Amino acid sequence: MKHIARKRFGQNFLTDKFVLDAIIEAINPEPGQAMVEIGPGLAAMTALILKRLPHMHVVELDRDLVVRLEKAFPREKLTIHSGDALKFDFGQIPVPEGQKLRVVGNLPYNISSPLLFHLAEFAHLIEDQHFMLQKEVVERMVAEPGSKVYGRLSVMLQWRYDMSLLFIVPPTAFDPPPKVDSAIVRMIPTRRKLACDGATLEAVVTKAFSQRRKVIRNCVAGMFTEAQLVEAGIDPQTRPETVSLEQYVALANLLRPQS
Ligand SMILES: C[S@@+](CC[C@H](N)C(=O)[O-])C[C@H]1O[C@@H](n2cnc3c(N)ncnc32)[C@H](O)[C@@H]1O
Repeated sequence: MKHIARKRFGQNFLTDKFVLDAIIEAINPEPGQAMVEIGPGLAAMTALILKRLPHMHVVELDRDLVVRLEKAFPREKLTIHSGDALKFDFGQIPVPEGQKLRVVGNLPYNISSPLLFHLAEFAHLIEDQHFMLQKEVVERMVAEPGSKVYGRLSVMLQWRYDMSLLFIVPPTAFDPPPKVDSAIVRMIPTRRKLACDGATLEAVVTKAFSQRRKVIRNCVAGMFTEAQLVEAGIDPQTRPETVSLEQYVALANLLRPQS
């Protein structure tokens, strides 16, 4: 029986074979690697990955899809975690000695930001992440200072990951087609992470970008003096979207120095 796509679960199923092949080429799964897919849906990507790997894990919220997956794949090939990826403990997935987990998914767009922040808690256990997301979200993730779309998401994710937009995918690649373009992003936890307290950085960046049109001195008034901005290498008259990750980290370290 045909599965009716559920809007509330962000279900847009990938059907374009060319796009699917391009994604699998980009991920390049190799035997022996530990892989988890978030939201396998009707298993379009899963089936292709399992041509290259003897086994993988998936996390799926829709119980009807879980039943389909159980029927379609033997347990030796697919371990199905039925539940919400936003609450899933990615640390529970066994990984071979000396390796880290690879994470992939055509993500439900309605939960993409909270899911990225949830996964960030497990960044130390993760080798890399390849996701299909709304193109506009990926553009915000990889944006550089000075760009109109550079903001909280850019700073917080660039602090943790090296990221690149690999390619854009049109709505016609899906059934049903979404209203927006999508893009594939590669995220690799950075090995040169700047030392700083994450919660403090988040508080600073949230305040800085709360009024994008104002100059940084006014945005962070009450949190930092003008002299502290200068100490962090920031022109108090500049706008929050021109301040670099390194400068936001310097500000966070003024509030909560790292030993
Ligand atoms: C955009 S569809 C992608 C389906 C499939 N991977 C594909 O490419 O055709 C998103 C998938 O994520 C599942 N999903 C939605 N919310 C979820 C959540 N919180 N945790 C885990 N899976 C979720 C949906 O049921 C659906 O299967």
